[in-house]
Amino acid sequence: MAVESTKKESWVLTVMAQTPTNIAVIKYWGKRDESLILPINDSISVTLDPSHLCTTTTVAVSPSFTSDRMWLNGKEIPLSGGRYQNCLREIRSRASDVEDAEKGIKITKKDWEKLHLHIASYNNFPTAAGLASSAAGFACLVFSLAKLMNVKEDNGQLSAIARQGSGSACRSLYGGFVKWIMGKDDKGSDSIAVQLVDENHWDELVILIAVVSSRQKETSSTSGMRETVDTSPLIQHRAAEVVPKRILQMEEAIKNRDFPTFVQLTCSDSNQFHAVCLDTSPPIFYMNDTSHRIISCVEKWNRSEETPQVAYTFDAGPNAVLIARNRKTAALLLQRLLFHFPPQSDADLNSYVVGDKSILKDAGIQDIKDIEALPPPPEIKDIIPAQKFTGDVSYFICTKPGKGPILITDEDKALLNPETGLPK
Ligand SMILES: Nc1ncnc2c1ncn2[C@@H]1O[C@H](COP(=O)(O)OP(=O)(O)OP(=O)(O)O)[C@@H](O)[C@H]1O
Ligand SMILES: C[C@@](O)(CCOP(=O)(O)OP(=O)(O)O)CC(=O)O
Repeated sequence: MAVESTKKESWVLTVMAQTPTNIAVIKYWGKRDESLILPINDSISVTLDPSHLCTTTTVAVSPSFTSDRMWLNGKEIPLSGGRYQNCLREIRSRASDVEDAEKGIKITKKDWEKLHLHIASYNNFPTAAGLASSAAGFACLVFSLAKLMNVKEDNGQLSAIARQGSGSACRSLYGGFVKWIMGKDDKGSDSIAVQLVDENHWDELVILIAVVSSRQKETSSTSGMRETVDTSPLIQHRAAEVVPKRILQMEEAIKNRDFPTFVQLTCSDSNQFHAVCLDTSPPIFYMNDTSHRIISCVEKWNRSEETPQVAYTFDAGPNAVLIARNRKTAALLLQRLLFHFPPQSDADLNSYVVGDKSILKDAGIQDIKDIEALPPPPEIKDIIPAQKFTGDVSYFICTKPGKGPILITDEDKALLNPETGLPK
């Protein structure tokens, strides 16, 4: 081993990072290259606050490691899959010299080809449940390895590597609102994410996620979009005609904090994404009755007001992501949602609304009894009896637009033991 160290062969070098998840407001659905993960249209997302939803990853290198290994949420998983291999290869090829004088470690660019890695990652929210764990996960993998290996590329170039782990992951390299430019190059060099505005630009927005089901879904995004591209005539029209115009309008709406236009575009694009899923043969159903009821609730409210109050969007699953114009509307939204979707009688309010729980106080809810006492929303007062669907929502997450990846220096939080490089 060409690695120089005073404590020869015994050292472990680690880096830890935290990366947010993101939700698309103009959806990515369909690839033009399956292995490089190149999309058929641009997409735009909002990054979610990592204090509520994030991935934390510790990566380690040591001459004592005999193979690349990874642990996800405490369980060892194989790294043999093409997507992990593509990310590892791309990152390794960009590694630079690393020197840690304090620990007496010197790794040259060439050493990285032979050195093995240990990776431990933890999602603080359900994995593979339609909450974009793959987005936060691959972004964090690439970001933390890039820091460990002293990769000089900027986050835009790193996004092109994260993209090869999972398309939507490229957008998690930035905070705020982010555009994934589809690019033209066959090799994907220009298929990268760019930040449109940072998380402070539109910081009034409040995001409520209704977790409708945390079970693993039937059709993965990867196979679902492949089937759509192969069989749906509508997807061609969407990619060529609809999305390019919406991208321009959405960029303007975000720049100008134009909430009514933002709502109209976000809801229409979510609905069109689910329409192309229905247009797939055989059809793919990601939303369920609860998702449809949430859409109706929001549509009725928006239509009863002078201007729209809330946008909804659904990814490849039944969970609703609801974006309210400010805290006041978010509190009114939560009242409506809790009225229609109260928890089971034995539920604990503390685990029914998670994330930024202070929204409960704004909504005037201190305990479960306050939910029972909620009056029907005024816009449905003529519908008797008002419909309630107890237990159909598992829980709610209250969050907001958030920042991009960060390094974590607190060694106590590391997921790998700094002496052995094995999970703590
Ligand atoms: N922290 C992580 N680090 C690395 N890979 C991860 C991490 N979390 C999830 N993944 C990968 O992503 C896969 C889950 O992706 P999948 O697309 O099925 O679900 P999801 O991303 O949670 O949902 P969706 O993409 O529909 O929003 C996992 O099986 C794993 O391979
Ligand atoms: C509906 C979506 O969430 C689809 C995300 O698909 P993935 O990024 O999970 O798919 P792969 O690139 O095959 O890994 C819309 C979006 O995030 O833009």
